[in-house]
Amino acid sequence: MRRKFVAGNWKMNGNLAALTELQAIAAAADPRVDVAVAVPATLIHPAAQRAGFPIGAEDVHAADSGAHTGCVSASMIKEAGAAFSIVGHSERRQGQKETDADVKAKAEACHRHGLDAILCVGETLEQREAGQAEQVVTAQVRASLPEGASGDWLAIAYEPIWAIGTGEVATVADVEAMHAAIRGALVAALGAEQGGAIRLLYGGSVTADNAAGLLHAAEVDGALVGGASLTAAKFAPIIAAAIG
Ligand SMILES: O=C(CO)COP(=O)(O)O
Repeated sequence: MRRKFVAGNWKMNGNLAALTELQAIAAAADPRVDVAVAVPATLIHPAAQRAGFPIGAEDVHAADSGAHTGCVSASMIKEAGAAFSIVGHSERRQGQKETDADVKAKAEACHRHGLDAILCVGETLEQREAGQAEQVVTAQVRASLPEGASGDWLAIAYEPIWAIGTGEVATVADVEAMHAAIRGALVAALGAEQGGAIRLLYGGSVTADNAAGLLHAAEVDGALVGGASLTAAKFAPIIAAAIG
């Protein structure tokens, strides 16, 4: 039985003052749900000291160290107090031209340094309208799946790009169909036991209003929440929706 997992992604938002929200989120946490929040790199250390639940990064560099000005390695993220990192978010795949191979290497860097990883995949609106969504996303899963992939440290977040920050949420039926396809790809790659143990999160305009339906859909083990993770008032009801 996979435990529900509700993760926040603050993206390039937040500051020291906003960390009080993490304490309020901690107060809403429930032993039946795993809760985690990824924050900007500068906030990891103070957030990890205050949150009382796992804090993560939003990206890591694939290399352990070296001449990569402006980048941060998985070991640095770990030392700052992070427990996990997001890798392969579509905002980085698009904005920083990250490829599946880059994402795979970043997930492997996380694992090398004892960080869990949330690996993101998702299709564009054009790809969905062309009937290619499942093909595109399962190809991303296969090509970005790290060596040693296991439910002990890896989760996959399906985030349709057209649903991110738009208020346009995917239907439960579309999410179930995509998660079933991703599960199939994982089982084919890793076998039934390992492939069946990796948690699948949905992300894209998740709010308190739509969370219950999404979080209890078939093959949905949790959510990756952007805008609605920035305040406890919006995030706590999503955590509550994951229970029961
Ligand atoms: O990109 C997301 C989480 O990683 C989703 O963002 P929103 O919840 O703001 O749509």
